[in-house]
Amino acid sequence: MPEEGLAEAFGVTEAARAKINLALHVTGQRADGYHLLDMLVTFADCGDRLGFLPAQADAFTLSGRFGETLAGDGGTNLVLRARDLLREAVGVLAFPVHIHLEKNLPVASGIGGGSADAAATLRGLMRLWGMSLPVETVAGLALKLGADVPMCFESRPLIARGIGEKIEAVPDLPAFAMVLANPLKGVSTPEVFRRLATKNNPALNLAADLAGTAGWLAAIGAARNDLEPPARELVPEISAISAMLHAEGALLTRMSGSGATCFGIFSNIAAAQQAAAALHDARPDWYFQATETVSGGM
Ligand SMILES: C[C@@](CO)(OP(=O)(O)O)[C@H](O)COP(=O)(O)OP(=O)(O)OC[C@H]1O[C@@H](n2ccc(N)nc2=O)[C@H](O)[C@@H]1O
Ligand SMILES: Nc1ncnc2c1ncn2[C@@H]1O[C@H](COP(=O)(O)OP(=O)(O)O)[C@@H](O)[C@H]1O
Repeated sequence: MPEEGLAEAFGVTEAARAKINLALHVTGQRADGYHLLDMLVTFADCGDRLGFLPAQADAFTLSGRFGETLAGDGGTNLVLRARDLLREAVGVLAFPVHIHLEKNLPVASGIGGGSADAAATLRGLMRLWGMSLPVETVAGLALKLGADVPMCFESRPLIARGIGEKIEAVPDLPAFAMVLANPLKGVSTPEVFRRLATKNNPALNLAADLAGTAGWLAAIGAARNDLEPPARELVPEISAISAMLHAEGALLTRMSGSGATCFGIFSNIAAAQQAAAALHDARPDWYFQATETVSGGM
């Protein structure tokens, strides 16, 4: 991801990559209400950026297209929650820090911006404060911040089960050229889960020997996002945006997470960029971003 100025000003920088749920099957529900999921997840070469700098007192600043959206959220930003949780775990080593968040991803959009920011804060502050914690300790802190935070901490292709905390790397997943598309209508994740008609859907069953982009595309195409029907009820623009991606030549389109962001997979990055430009011309008030996802081999 391009550094865009943060690198010079802040000694430690971290990328918070957009999370893409290539498939999301809801397979059950726990006694505490959280849903059991089977997810195939990858990460995009675009997202938010964070900078970390030692300071006299803690500070938090925002920039980027969607920075304003989060400006009035007091102490509730996931970046600050991650900072405070990590500080509690490490004690005196945790000197004051100025954190800057360049907010490029739309908020409440199913691509895990807040979760990726929280995960990047854990990574960045461990570097700034010069510490390494046991993997299980970091995983525990991440999960306290949200179900998606452990996988955003990994930021590489993976299958996640449980509520998102049981993670298995997928080293064979290829990179994809994509357009991310969002009508800039925030979606409430709990509301989408509440509207699910069926909680016990068939599990995600991927063949063990999937190979090449065509093989993976066919397997992803046969999978689902079970949250897409209830999200489409809440935000009818999801159907329109999905149709627009198809019309621009996407090989496969699907909604990510609880929406409303949809992704379209294209044959190459030039085709994705061309489609994003055409879509932007049609709806300059919406969000369209061409990107490549990371491959399992990275
Ligand atoms: C749906 C997913 C798929 O990746 O992504 P997003 O749409 O948020 O990007 C995630 O599971 C979202 O994870 P995250 O956004 O971290 O969720 P949390 O803050 O832990 O939970 C928010 C709320 O969503 C519901 N929730 C979340 C995760 C889960 N496995 N079951 C649930 O029922 C619960 O109502 C919970 O109170
Ligand atoms: N750094 C952050 N970025 C985005 N949203 C945040 C952040 N901190 C707190 N939030 C809150 O978390 C909620 C979910 O946001 P987000 O992570 O963008 O959703 P999603 O996982 O659906 O993409 C929003 O309602 C927002 O107000």
